[in-house]
Amino acid sequence: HHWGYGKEDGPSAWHTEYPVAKGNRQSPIDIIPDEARRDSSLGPIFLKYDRCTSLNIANNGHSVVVEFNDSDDRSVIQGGPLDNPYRLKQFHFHWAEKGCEGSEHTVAGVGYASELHLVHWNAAKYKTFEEAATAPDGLAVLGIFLELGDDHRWLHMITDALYMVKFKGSSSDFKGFNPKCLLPSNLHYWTYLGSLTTPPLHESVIWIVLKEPIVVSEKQLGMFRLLQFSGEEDSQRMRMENNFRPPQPLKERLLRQFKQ
Ligand SMILES: C[C@@H](NC(=O)c1ccc(Cl)c(S(N)(=O)=O)c1)c1ccccc1O
Ligand SMILES: [Zn+2]
Repeated sequence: HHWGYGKEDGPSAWHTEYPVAKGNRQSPIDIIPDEARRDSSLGPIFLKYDRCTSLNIANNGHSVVVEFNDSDDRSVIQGGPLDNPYRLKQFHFHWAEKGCEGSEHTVAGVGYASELHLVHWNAAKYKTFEEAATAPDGLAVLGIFLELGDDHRWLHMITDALYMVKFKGSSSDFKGFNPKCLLPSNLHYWTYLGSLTTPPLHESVIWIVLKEPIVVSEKQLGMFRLLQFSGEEDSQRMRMENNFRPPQPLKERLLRQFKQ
């Protein structure tokens, strides 16, 4: 019996198999801008995705994920709250069903249509992603909100490939994609210490959530809902939607920000 996003196996049930779900640094959170503290020690973040190292696109039964070659520091995030470069491992999305709010973080109680997560790991300190994923400073995730409006000029490169990974367990080559094209113009951010938002919910993530959303169209976002949670042979079809965890208690954590 695996975890999911349904009534029986969804976020409110995860604590039974993953007790850390009720921990002190769980993600996502509701970001309250007025409570975010400026910190002079916080500088800008730098994203070096130039020589793109994308490998494949896959349906892992929970989301659609684009994986990267992380054998060296070609694609990294650095600066901001980070003490050293963190290597890009994968990115994936979270979304809802038509018309609802599908982001994981919310801003003053308001959600966005979707949220993109670029997952990086601290290869300077840990030997593997798996080891880093269980360390308190092991992962750094760049969160980018998606809001509805005009077509995003580059997102079609991903939505055009979704038909190849409709079912759980499918994957396909996806070379030469540079995620720099998915960034907003402004890299001002909020940052706090949190966790994976999916099981195993390890409390190993330094979250960096960009303030400026990117704009995608309802048509483009609708393409994600063609994906299935289920495998090709599974008797009942399960449309992949509402794969987001709701905000968790902030508890004793400090939320910091870089710039207005
Ligand atoms: C759904 C997928 N989760 C991740 O890959 C994932 C990994 C790291 C982070 Cl930091 C995040 S997140 N959402 O916090 O950015 C999500 C998953 C989880 C467990 C087993 C298989 C599997 O495919
Ligand atoms: Zn995620």
